[in-house]
Order: sequence, then C-alpha cells, then structure tokens
Amino acid sequence: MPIHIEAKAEEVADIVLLPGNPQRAEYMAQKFLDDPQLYTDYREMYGYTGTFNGVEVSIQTTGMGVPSIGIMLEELKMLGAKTLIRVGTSGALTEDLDQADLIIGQSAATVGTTINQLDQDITLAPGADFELIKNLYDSAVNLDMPVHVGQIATSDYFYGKTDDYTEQLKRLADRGVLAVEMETAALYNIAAKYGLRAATVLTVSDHVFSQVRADKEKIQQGVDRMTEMVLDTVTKLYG
Ligand SMILES: O=P(O)(O)O[C@H]1O[C@H](CO)[C@@H](O)[C@H]1O
Ligand SMILES: O=c1cc[nH]c(=O)[nH]1
Repeated sequence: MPIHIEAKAEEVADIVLLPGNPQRAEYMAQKFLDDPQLYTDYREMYGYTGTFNGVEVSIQTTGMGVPSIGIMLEELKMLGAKTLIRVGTSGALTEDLDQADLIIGQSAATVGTTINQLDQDITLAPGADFELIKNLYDSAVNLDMPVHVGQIATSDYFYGKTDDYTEQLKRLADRGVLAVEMETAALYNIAAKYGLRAATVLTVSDHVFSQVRADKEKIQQGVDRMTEMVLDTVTKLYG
C-alpha cells in the first residue's frame, strides 16, 4: 500500500478523475457515480471508486500544486491506474472566455515551476492524449457546452511570486495561452514518463487580469459541466 493513498490496487480503477479539491471529489462521487466507495481519506485526500454506466471509475483528490499532484500520480501509477483525467478550476488569461466555460488543455506551459525540466538538458513539452481530447471535445459539443481547446499554463503560484509575475502571465496570454492552473504540467510529464493516457479539463473560475472570481453557483455549474463531459467520454471509450 502506498504512503499517501491508503488503498490496495484492486480498489482503484484503471480510469481516474483528478480534482484538486477534496470536497469536489466527494461531490462528484456522490452525485455522478453509482455505489461510490471511499478507498482513502489519508490527509483528507479523498479517493472514491464507483461505476458510471457500468464503467468502473475512481475519483482521486490531488491537492494543490505540482508537489502534491506529483505524489498522488506516482502512487496511482503504483496502484495500476492507466487513464488520468484532471478536472480542475482555472484562471482565464483572456476575457474571451466566460465563467464556467470549459478548457481542454492540449499542452501545458510552465511559469514558476521546473517540472518541464525533469531531465537534465531536456525541456519536455508533453501534450494530452490525442484520442482522449478528441473525444472530450466531441462530448462537449454534443452536450452543447462552451468549450475551448489549447495551451494552458501550470504555475507553482496562485498569488504570484514577484511584481513581475503578472507581466509573465501577460506574455503567456500574448502567445495564446488560455488559462493558468497549478497541476497539469506534472500530470503530462508523469504520464509521459510511464506511458499513461492523460488529459486535463478545466472550468473557468477566475479572470486573472481583471481579478474577478465566479460565485460558488457558477463554479458549481462549471464542475457539473466538466464532470458530465468527462463521463460521457469515458462511456464512449470504455463502455
Ligand atoms: O480546482 P483545482 O482542481 O484545485 O485547481 C485549481 O485550484 C487550486 C487553486 O485554487 C489549484 O489547485 C488550481 O490548479
Ligand atoms: O486564477 C486561478 C484560478 C484557479 N486556479 C489557479 O491556479 N489560478
């Protein structure tokens, strides 16, 4: 049994959804899965396994940031997980995106984190699994949800490390980066390391430059949308 996910391999499904927030893991499991079973609550990093349309699915809390998700991903790999889909909130870097819109992260730039330099002299640019993001996009369109596909950015900082941080985010925005969050570069790097399938879906909870945060109901709408979209894709690919 790994140190931080107190579960046996048979308790964790091949397909794992990855919210940062433990309350979101609990909400998604109770609302969307049939017969959800809590398999770990160590450090309140809740993990549940249940079924959706007969497909076994786990929902594992990752916590916030690269170090936290890095631990959970290494332990999910030990437990035999094969398909990893992050379901997170994000700060939009453009006013073209609305609150509760969905973003599929094709690739993840980094700002203030060195995860893309895991190997000396190599800067990886690992992307999402193509079949996953193609199906996720199709699911969103079929479900009539507002969806955008493109590069996102992973940061170690929610509030910014220096006075220059906003300028760095503006440079990323100028280069077409849609939104910032705190885990996906680790997910895509660790998935590349082990040959796992990975994708990230985000909902817009904030607008970074205007510093407006959506209210709880709006964030909930985005969470419901992305969960429905992801489970539709899981049913198509694995059902
Ligand atoms: O909503 P989650 O999945 O936690 O994701 C985003 O929210 C947290 C910051 O509030 C960071 O983890 C960031 O990546
Ligand atoms: O602005 C935001 C919103 C959610 N998550 C982040 O990392 N940044």
